This record gives sequence, C-alpha cells and structure tokens, in this order.
Amino acid sequence: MKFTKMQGCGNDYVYVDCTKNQEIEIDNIPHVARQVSDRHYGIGSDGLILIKPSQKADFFMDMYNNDGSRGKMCGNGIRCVGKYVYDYCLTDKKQVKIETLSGIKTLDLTIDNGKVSQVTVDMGNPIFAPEKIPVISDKEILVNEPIIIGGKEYKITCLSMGNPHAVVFVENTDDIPIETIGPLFENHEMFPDRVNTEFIQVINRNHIKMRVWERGSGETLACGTGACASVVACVLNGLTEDEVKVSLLGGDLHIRYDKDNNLVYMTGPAVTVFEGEIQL
Ligand SMILES: N[C@H](CCC[C@H](N)C(=O)O)C(=O)O
Repeated sequence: MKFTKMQGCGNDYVYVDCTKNQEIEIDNIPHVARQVSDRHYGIGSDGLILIKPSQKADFFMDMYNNDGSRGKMCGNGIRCVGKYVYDYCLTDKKQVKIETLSGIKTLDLTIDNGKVSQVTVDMGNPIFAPEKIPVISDKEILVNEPIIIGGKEYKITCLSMGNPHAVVFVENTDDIPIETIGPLFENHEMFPDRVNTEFIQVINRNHIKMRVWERGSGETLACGTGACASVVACVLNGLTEDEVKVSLLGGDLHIRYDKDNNLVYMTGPAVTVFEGEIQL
C-alpha cells in the first residue's frame, strides 16, 4: 500500500490516496490503522487518514485514531488533506470542500512556490447540547462544571467540534500528570463515546498553552478540533478575546471564534514528511 506521511503541528498521520485504484476493505481498516500507527513495528503515526471520492464535496476524509477507532473530524488532518489534494494535482482549486462524518468543511489553501504551506478551515459550529456532544448530564450546557478525576476535582467545559471535547483550565500545563488523568477523562462514564480532553493554561487574552489527551490516540503534539474547542471554552468563560494563538507541544494554531454566527476558523500549517510503501 502506497502512503504519504504528513503532519500538522506534529499531529502526524499516514495518508492513503483512495481516489483511484487503492482501497482498503472496510472491515480491515481499524486493523490497518493500528498496524501502520505502531511507532516500532509500523510506520509510526497518530492514526490513518483515507482520502476518498465524495458525492457531496470535492473529497471525503475518512479518519482513524491509532487504536483503530474511527474519528468523525480531525482538524490537523483536514489541513493536510487540503495540502495533499492540491500538491498531488487531484485538484487545482484554492478553495476545496472536504466531506467528513461531521459534515462538509471549507478549506482555503495558501500556496507558496506551487505547494500548500498553510490552510484556513471553516470548522463550523461548536455544539453545546449535552446529548449532541455526547455527555451524560441534566444540564443545558456544561461550563466550568466540577468532575472528580483520580480523587481530585477539576472543572470542565464540554462541547463538540464534530467530535467530543472536555476543556480543563489548569495553572501550568507542564505540571499535569497527563498519562494518569488523560485515560480517566477519556473513559469517564459521563462520556458514552469517550472524549478528547484539553488542558489549558491562559497566558493572556490572546494566547493560551494547550496539551491534549486524545480519544483513541493518547497524548498528541497537537489537536486541531481541540484547539478550536479550547478557544470557544475560553470565550465562554470570559478568559480570552475571540482571536487566540494556541501554543501546542508541536506548534501554534490561530483560532478565531465568530461568536455572533457561532462559527470557528482555524489556521495552521500542513507538512509532507515522506512517501512510502508498506506490505500489509
Ligand atoms: N482523536 C479525535 C480525532 C482526531 C482529532 C485531532 N487529531 C484533531 O486534529 O482534531 C477523536 O477521536 O475525536
């Protein structure tokens, strides 16, 4: 199987062009995702992303975490899909529409020397209704709600960016035992589909630091949907302006929350690392 390794702020995936002759038998995809993601016995990645034809948009992004679970949306991943389809001449459009399991997203591609260098994505509407995140709660919205994790109380703000997020504000992102509490958040009973958890340190009203424990992938160097969810949570809690630089372990993303229209825009890099072929 031919693949291209790409990364957005260090959130790296194996990309497979399934728009022509290559395809993976659907029941086998979770196994392939686990196999190629293994950083010792495989290629090494946070997961697998298949670029497929679409009836509703220019292309379809089918994304899998490194545990083989299927993700409904991936912010860093969709920027790299935009780069792939332009750089490999699958399209000559500078604005492309990508179908995801969480709807169609519009990407604006920035071209430098004939290749995509950065992408702005209209990430759509953050969703706050608990049953749509999903999170089990009798509240209308979960803003700064207490939760006990590992015997300690944290406050969470929950929303969906097409995938579920719990945003936690901390004093210092360097001090959190993420390997211990990450899985406890991810698998907490109030999240029936599990959850992506972002740990946020507010630097100032236009800058935050973020670490993330991703559902199905563990700690990653960046999470695009998580960065969007975090800025929305910051605005809801009155902690930042609506345009914020998010500094992640793997790089920076620029997020703008258009609160009046309830739309989030993400701008960030997309990088091709290498191409290869793997015997499955
Ligand atoms: N782990 C996520 C999918 C990947 C999201 C992240 N890598 C991003 O850039 O948004 C989930 O299962 O919902």
